[in-house]
Parts: sequence; C-alpha cells; structure tokens
Amino acid sequence: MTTSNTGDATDPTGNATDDSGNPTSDTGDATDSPGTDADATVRAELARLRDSIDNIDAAVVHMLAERFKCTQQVGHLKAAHQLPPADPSREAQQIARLRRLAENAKLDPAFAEKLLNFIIAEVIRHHESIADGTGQAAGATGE
Ligand SMILES: C=C(O[C@@H]1C=C(C(=O)O)C=C[C@H]1O)C(=O)O
Repeated sequence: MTTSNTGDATDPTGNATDDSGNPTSDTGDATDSPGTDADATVRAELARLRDSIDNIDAAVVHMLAERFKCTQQVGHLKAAHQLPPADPSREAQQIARLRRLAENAKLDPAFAEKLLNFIIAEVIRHHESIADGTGQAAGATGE
C-alpha cells in the first residue's frame, strides 16, 4: 500500500478493505457473509505466494553476493597483471548464453540481457576502482 493512498481499496474479490487489506464491512463472524471464506482463501493464497517471493528474493541476494565475491577476485587478478577491467568478447558470449537460457526458461531474453548488462556494468566499475587503487582491498568482505 502506498503512503499516498487515503481511501479504502478493494481486495481481489472486489470487497472493501482497509490499508492492511482487512475487510472493512465484515463483522468478523465467519458465518454471516458469503464473501468471508473467499477473502480468507485469497489472503492465504497471497501470503503463500509472497512467502515464496521472499524466499526467491533472498536466494537472488545470496547468489549475487557470491557472484560479486568472484568478480572482486577477478578484479584483483586483472589489476595485478595490467589487464583491462572490461572484456567485451567475454560479455558477448555471456549475453548470448543467458538469452538462450532465458528463452528455454520462458523468461524474456531482452530482460535477461538488460539484467546481466546492469550487473556487469557494476562489476566493471568495481574493477576500475580496484585498478586505480580506490577499490576494496583483496579479501575484504565488508562484513
Ligand atoms: C568478471 C570479469 O570482468 C568483467 C565483468 C564480467 C561479469 O560480470 O561477468 C564479464 C566480463 C568483464 O567485462 C571477467 O572478465 O571475467
């Protein structure tokens, strides 16, 4: 719910809800309204799906953290051997591969490409900082 919302919304069944998603017209008696059971079912399904979304988001964060630990090491290796921060031919291979994986997984390949480019741009920024001496020390985790 946004903070700018002043009026009551309706839930997915069209019933009036308050800002917490609770029915405003329901007296709380499970037997008095035909909409009550449906409301509870919808809320339970929404909560179940949101639990899965939260688990997936946590997995994404942990996987990204592991990826950045690897790329930080690559950055130090490159800086130590005067290699350039970016490697466009490697990136082209990764993008082609990720687009194929996305298509097979029924994920929009253009979205997958944008996401990878966003991540790689951040990695290259880190590598540039490591090379110019303003980056994170080797082995530092920030924890
Ligand atoms: C991590 C590297 O450095 C850069 C970042 C990449 C990435 O985040 O996957 C890929 C290529 C490089 O532009 C690398 O060269 O492998």
